[in-house]
Amino acid sequence: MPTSRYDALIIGSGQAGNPLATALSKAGRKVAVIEKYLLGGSCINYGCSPTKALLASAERIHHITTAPEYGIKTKGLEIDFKAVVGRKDRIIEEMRAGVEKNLTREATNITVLHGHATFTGARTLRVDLSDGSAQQLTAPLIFINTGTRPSIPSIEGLAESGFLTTNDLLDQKEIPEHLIILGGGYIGLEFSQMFRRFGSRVTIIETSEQLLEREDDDVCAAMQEQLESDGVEFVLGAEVRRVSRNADGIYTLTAHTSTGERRLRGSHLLVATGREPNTDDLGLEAAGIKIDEKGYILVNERLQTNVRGVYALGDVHPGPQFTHISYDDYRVVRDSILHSRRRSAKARPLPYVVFTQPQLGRIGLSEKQAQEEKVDYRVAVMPVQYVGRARETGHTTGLMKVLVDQRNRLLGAAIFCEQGGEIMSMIQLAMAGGLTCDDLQNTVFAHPTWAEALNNLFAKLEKPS
Ligand SMILES: Cc1cc2nc3c(=O)[nH]c(=O)nc-3n(C[C@H](O)[C@H](O)[C@H](O)COP(=O)(O)OP(=O)(O)OC[C@H]3O[C@@H](n4cnc5c(N)ncnc54)[C@H](O)[C@@H]3O)c2cc1C
Ligand SMILES: NC(=O)c1ccc[n+]([C@@H]2O[C@H](COP(=O)([O-])OP(=O)(O)OC[C@H]3O[C@@H](n4cnc5c(N)ncnc54)[C@H](O)[C@@H]3O)[C@@H](O)[C@H]2O)c1
Repeated sequence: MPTSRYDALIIGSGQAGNPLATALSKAGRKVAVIEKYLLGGSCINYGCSPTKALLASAERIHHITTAPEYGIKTKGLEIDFKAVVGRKDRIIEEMRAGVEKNLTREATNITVLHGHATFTGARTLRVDLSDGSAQQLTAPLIFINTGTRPSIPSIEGLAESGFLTTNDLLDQKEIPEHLIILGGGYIGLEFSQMFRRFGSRVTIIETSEQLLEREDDDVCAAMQEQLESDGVEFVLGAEVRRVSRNADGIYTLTAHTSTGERRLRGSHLLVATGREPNTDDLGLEAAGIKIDEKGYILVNERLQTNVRGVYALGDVHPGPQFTHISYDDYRVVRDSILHSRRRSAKARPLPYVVFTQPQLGRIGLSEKQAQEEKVDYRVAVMPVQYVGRARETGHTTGLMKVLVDQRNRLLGAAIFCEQGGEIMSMIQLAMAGGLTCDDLQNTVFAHPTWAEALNNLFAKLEKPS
């Protein structure tokens, strides 16, 4: 098999690989991007964008069903689910076309190969192309950006019964009658509210005693309360031991809980119990690349693997799995390779948002983390109903919680309110700029904005009890 030579090979068209290909190509490097499925990876095709597009339709339904509270009478509501899915498809097709344009028509030095890449040595890849042919490629730099896939728990009868992953549910043609969701993490929560608002009965089964285990108890309780008021049912602290499906397609899940065995029936089953890395079929052994016990690729703060010239970016290395983190991995590698600038992937802020309504925006330390790390902190919690904007717009559910240190510097925040992600981002900027809570308390924000809440939020700063 002939070998094609490049300056850099990028495996996976993910959130780091795509901008990296463009940057390297603009710097005159000859690059090949190898993608086995869809350009744009999971975020665009079956992750962030499709879920947020569907959530926007679900939120629109909520606006209509709550319209009478605002003095507006509506005459019935009909969901054209095909059109809902069609809208989502159009959005992601446009996004994917944008990625394709950047990688092909706009770039002269990039070759896109549609196929599966495997290492055959430390500097060589074999690509099994989708047309059935194969190629051998070599380069001094190889970037692995192969992402993750759903991790499926080993439960008696689960594989035989069949189940949905988020990829399947995003392309569902009909609204499930009763959707059971295994896992109360980010995916479970976002999909639960989405399908509840589309009209499904929704039950979340979660092994932990609380949702979003890493978050503070009061924040999780507020999230659960909100979703329960939407009509989502929860079975927490439950271990599903058996799954079966009858001839009519109805699932029965047998779960062990602290109050005894429970049987739950539903028409559809979504498994959202976390992710596992796409590394098992990469031939990493041929290159001698080290992985951890879960298969994630081990990297240093500059995202270098133990093999010289080979980097791993995005969800495929251990750490938080978010698009903005994968994108920042691109910056780390770009600066190191193209600008000889040191940039660390370890010491960076970690903002994230759960896109339920209201949103949960998080940055910095939670109270739980502050206690674990024995940080001397003060905390302020303000129910959202105290905020003028909340009352005016009718979005009074939620809370704002911030932690500050003894010098009034901001340590972290959990903002659970309408546009919570945007308010959290303001706090993130304040943290980055070294502002104290006094600065925010004394800043003149326009009235009546959500941001104005930052004037009052710190009034009740207290030492933890
Ligand atoms: C339902 C859902 C919702 C999400 N929502 C959000 C959100 O709101 N905000 C957020 O920040 N994050 C969200 N995420 C997480 C986010 O999608 C990922 O963190 C992000 O896409 C980073 O991915 P990546 O760059 O590591 O690679 P990916 O985007 O996963 O791309 C990896 C690519 O590699 C390809 N590939 C794998 N193996 C090979 C191989 N051997 N050869 C060739 N190609 C290969 C795959 O086909 C894939 O296209 C969500 C995830 C899911 C599943
Ligand atoms: N808004 C966002 O930023 C967003 C949205 C969706 C996904 N994501 C990313 O995707 C990743 C994957 O999301 P996820 O929700 O699948 O994972 P997750 O790790 O966030 O949550 C998985 C949940 O499933 C539970 N669980 C595990 N095994 C179980 C079992 N057998 N039965 C019942 N519950 C079980 C876990 O306790 C956990 O609460 C996240 O880590 C996140 O980084 C981000």
